[in-house]
Amino acid sequence: MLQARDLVARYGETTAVDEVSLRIDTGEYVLIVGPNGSGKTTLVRQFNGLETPDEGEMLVNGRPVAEDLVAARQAVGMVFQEPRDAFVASTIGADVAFGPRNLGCSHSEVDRRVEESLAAVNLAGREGDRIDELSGGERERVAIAGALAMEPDHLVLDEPLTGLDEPARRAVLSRVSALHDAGTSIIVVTHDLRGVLEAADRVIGMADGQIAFDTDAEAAREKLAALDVYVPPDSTDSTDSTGSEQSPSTPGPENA
Ligand SMILES: Nc1ncnc2c1ncn2[C@@H]1O[C@H](COP(=O)(O)OP(=O)(O)OP(=O)(O)O)[C@@H](O)[C@H]1O
Repeated sequence: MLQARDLVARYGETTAVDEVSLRIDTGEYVLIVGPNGSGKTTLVRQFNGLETPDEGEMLVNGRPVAEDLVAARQAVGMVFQEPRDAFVASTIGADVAFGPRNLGCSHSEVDRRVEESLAAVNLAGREGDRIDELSGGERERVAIAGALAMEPDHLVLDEPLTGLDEPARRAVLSRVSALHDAGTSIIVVTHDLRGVLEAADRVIGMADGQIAFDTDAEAAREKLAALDVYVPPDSTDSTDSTGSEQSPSTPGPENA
């Protein structure tokens, strides 16, 4: 369980998170939306102590993050967009293996996790590739695989899909849904609702550092469809088994 109690986070004069209280139960799939600068990233960085609150408290699985940062980091996996500095090894395999090895997993368990995580991001068999020779989208996928390999209780994805091509995006979302089915909480921060709004149980909207709404996803889907900013996927329109491009379920900003 993730619980924020009256969290306040400031950068100088800017209050990025303004007295937010929130509880996400283990196993929920939560989408966090809101305009640029509304405090989404600052809020989720509190979830595993990447940033400490100026006021209030963050608890992970009932325990204050400040009391046991290591436990919080193990319980809450986090992936950000453009994780340039997030790598600890020079090759894909060594980087993804680092986390589970640090957790004390056996060799065979590390190998299993690396293999499964790389397959989940369409990088199967690429263990030996050098990270500094990868494209931005490939690096993003390595970062996601690293978080998946930790098999955290709660997985936070902050705009991690933006730079991915459609097959990779769908592979990641499919693995994320499988983790959700297996009991992992999923928290996705995104402006791109495709494939995420359909999967989510709950949608939290942020504005000016505060929670503007917190609703079940079905109600959000209905509301957004009524506003013509969301088109529910049509089975006749869905992707075929060859993985060809699927038409977006949300119009781009130019159409919104
Ligand atoms: N490192 C920082 N230093 C100073 N101000 C910051 C910093 N990070 C965020 N802010 C400010 O805090 C506020 C909230 O930013 P935050 O990145 O959390 O919002 P966001 O909703 O995630 O935005 P986006 O959708 O653009 O990622 C903004 O006013 C932003 O300018």
